[in-house]
Amino acid sequence: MAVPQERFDIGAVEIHAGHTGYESILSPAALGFLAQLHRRFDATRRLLLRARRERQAGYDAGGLPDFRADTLAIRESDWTVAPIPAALQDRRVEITGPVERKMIINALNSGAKVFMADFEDSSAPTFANQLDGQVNLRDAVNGTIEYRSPEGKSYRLNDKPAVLVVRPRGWHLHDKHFSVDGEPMAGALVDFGLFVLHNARALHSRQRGPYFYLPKLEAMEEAALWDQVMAAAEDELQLPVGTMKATVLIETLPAAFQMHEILHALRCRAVGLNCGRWDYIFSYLKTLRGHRDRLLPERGQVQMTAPFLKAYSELLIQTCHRRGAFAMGGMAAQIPIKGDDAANDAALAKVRADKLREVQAGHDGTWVAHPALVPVAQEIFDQYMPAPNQLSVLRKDVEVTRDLLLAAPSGTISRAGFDNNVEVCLRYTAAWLDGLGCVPIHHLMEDAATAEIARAQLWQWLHHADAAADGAPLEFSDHAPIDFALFDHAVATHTHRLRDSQHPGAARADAAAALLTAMTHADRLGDFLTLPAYDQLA
Ligand SMILES: CC(=O)SCCNC(=O)CCNC(=O)[C@H](O)C(C)(C)COP(=O)(O)OP(=O)(O)OC[C@H]1O[C@@H](n2cnc3c(N)ncnc32)[C@H](O)[C@@H]1OP(=O)(O)O
Ligand SMILES: O=CC(=O)O
Ligand SMILES: [Mg+2]
Repeated sequence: MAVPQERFDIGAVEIHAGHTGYESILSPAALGFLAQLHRRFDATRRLLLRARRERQAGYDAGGLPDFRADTLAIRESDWTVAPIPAALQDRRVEITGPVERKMIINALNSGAKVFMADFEDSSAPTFANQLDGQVNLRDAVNGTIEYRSPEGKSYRLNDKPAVLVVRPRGWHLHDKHFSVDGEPMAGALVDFGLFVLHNARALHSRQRGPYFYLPKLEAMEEAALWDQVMAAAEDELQLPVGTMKATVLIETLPAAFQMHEILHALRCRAVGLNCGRWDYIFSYLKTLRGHRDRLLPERGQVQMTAPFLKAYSELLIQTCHRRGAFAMGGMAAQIPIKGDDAANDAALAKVRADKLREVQAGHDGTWVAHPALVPVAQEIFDQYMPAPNQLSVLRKDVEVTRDLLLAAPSGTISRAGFDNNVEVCLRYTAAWLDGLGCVPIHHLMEDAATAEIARAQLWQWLHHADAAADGAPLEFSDHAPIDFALFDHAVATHTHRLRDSQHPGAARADAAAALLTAMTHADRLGDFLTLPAYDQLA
């Protein structure tokens, strides 16, 4: 790419890792570009993170999220997002996955309309994972990506690859391997900056991007920061304003109250919102961590049909379609089960039911976690969505109130549900510490978002066990008490089992146990598991 190097402050980024083999990705132009992004935007990012902490302090003191008074005009006035490019007009099935070389090829070849290449929930951000991911994506964009497995199987792109959409890390994560002026860079700016510097022009020349999914936003100001970052990158790379397009995950409780505002902040480049259900449930737990009257039942009982989740997804559809943007569905956690036809049929039936609910509600497309699920989701969307999208389904019937968005569903906590949360959190954290960001556990896809639900629930149940809202102690469905002794015992049991197993992360079982124990015993529910875990990531 002929980026004029004199425009960049070359050498301004310090790299704290051996980077042999990545010289072409970490070129002087790329490092200069990263330094510029950091100097222009990182102070604002830090202010926005401080604003998150201040809002959370209000929720911890008894306050609740609400629709904003100062943005009423944005919600009530008529406006739409900019026209959506042809490459994104039909997004009925999107496959997601980590930026690992073989999986990128498999995902692009999967038959899905879109591949969301993930530097976030399904990535453990080791230096090698992030940088290999950049190499792999550059080769994929160039069409030269190939892979040969240890068994000798060859992989290359077919002639109809999915459209690439990249998800950089969220605003909350720093990257300890890159610093500018002595400050660590934002992971989001590293992922975004390297990707656009190496691929934006090639994608633009083919009218295929660059396109992004933006994770874990909590407020319209955070969306506005992304808009400024993208506008600055377009300027530097001499691309027309609005070339870079964004689909925003609505996956935090505060963001559910600002859907119009988030689309408005990005209106020259927003193409849709997505129901990131797993982080949304985690965010519900975290935002309301001080509210004893809003405890959630065990993970398996918190379904998208629960009134608070149904309301959130329907509000998202109504909001998007009013603004001419796509309302994307989310991820069912079931994955194919090998060697057990009955269990596999049951898992696929759950995926089908989830996709049917989404398409009938008015979603324009959905996510799948595995190539074998592409035809499953596609069959449902083809049957119920003959047009490329459902923008004309306005859902004027939907009336969502603050109370509905905040209403905790009823349900129970079983000993098995408690124990499963300990096991999932422990095994996921261990795998993450070993560099794997997404793993199958008991035939479900587990990533940073799903594991966070398990962690947050354990904290919530244990810290509110002495008295829930009604003053009665929280107990299991068989009336046994929920207490820390039980938790400590479950951690010890699962750590022992993991250590002796072949599961991913077995060698990191003790480190994962120490982290889970410390975070669960702490007086305050920590913001993200991946923040303290990152200190231990090689
Ligand atoms: C909450 C959220 O943020 S959701 C978004 C983030 N999460 C994800 O993207 C989940 C992505 N999915 C995955 O990582 C995997 O499917 C897992 C870890 C859940 C299961 O992985 P595995 O147990 O290896 O699956 P399995 O053995 O059935 O894989 C079969 C083949 O499909 C491939 N495959 C599986 N999932 C994917 C995927 N998402 N994308 C591309 N290829 C995939 C495997 O590489 C393997 O390929 P091969 O036959 O050529 O060797
Ligand atoms: O990112 C998706 C989610 O469900 O979380
Ligand atoms: Mg998420």
